[in-house]
Amino acid sequence: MEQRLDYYCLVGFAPETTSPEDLGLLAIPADDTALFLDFDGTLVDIAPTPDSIRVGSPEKSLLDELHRRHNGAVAIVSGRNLIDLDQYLGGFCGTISGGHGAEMRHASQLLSGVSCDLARLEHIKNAVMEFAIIDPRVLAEDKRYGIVLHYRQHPELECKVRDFLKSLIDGDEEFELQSAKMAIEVKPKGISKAGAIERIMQFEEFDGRDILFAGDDATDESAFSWVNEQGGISIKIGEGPTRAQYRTQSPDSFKSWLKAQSGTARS
Ligand SMILES: O=P(O)(O)OC[C@H]1O[C@H](O[C@H]2O[C@H](CO)[C@@H](O)[C@H](O)[C@H]2O)[C@H](O)[C@@H](O)[C@@H]1O
Repeated sequence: MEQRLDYYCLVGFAPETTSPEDLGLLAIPADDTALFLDFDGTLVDIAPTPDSIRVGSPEKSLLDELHRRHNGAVAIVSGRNLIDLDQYLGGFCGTISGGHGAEMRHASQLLSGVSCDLARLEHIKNAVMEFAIIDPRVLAEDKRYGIVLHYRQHPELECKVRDFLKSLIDGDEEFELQSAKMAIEVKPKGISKAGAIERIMQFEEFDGRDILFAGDDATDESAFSWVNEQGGISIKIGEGPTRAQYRTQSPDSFKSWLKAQSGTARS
């Protein structure tokens, strides 16, 4: 029980939240809805390592089609580095937020990122890298504004990883932990996907629109809460406790639902 509480504390939300309805019950969103889409586990299947995901032309075509149909009000909101997202989604000209809101690209322009103590971050990164060298069963993923320890290959290491990272940033005023699927990340405090979406909603193409956000992970829960508060639609991909209002089984079922927008009469 103690460990569960610890987990929920890290994740930042309690499990007794909502009982999401089946996504199939949700009417196709109107073209004037602003779409916010998470990347890993939402648009692409979860893979054994961060680098082994598969992003094909169907995903890129779908995004282009949505971007056209929603008049530019489509954004990717991900924990990944912006530069990596740009490479995977080469050619996507919509808005992208990377690093859980730490980085932003809009209208082909890089906007200012989060401000944090980069020297302190470097120190944290070095310690985390060293941990992964000493115990190669875990994988360190270096990010522009953070660092992740992945334990997907050895789930039994979750406690060891968490304990190490907790001790590393114990009492730190600038950095905090963020749990994800089989991974724990150190990131700057104060950034979140909720904050990223709120910022993007101020851009002209998004301003005043209804909001839809889809995600799959604990990293998406802040955004589900914020979107719910705004009267928007929140969609959880896959299993697990969530605050989202709707749920669908997998990235494939979610993409099929998105594709079904084609040719459907909308307001
Ligand atoms: O916000 P997202 O777009 O969902 O990104 C969250 C993290 O995704 C990646 O890690 C996750 O996906 C990997 C590939 O499927 C998987 O191996 C790993 O276990 C997952 O945690 C990415 O590596 C992280 O940087 C993102 O923060």
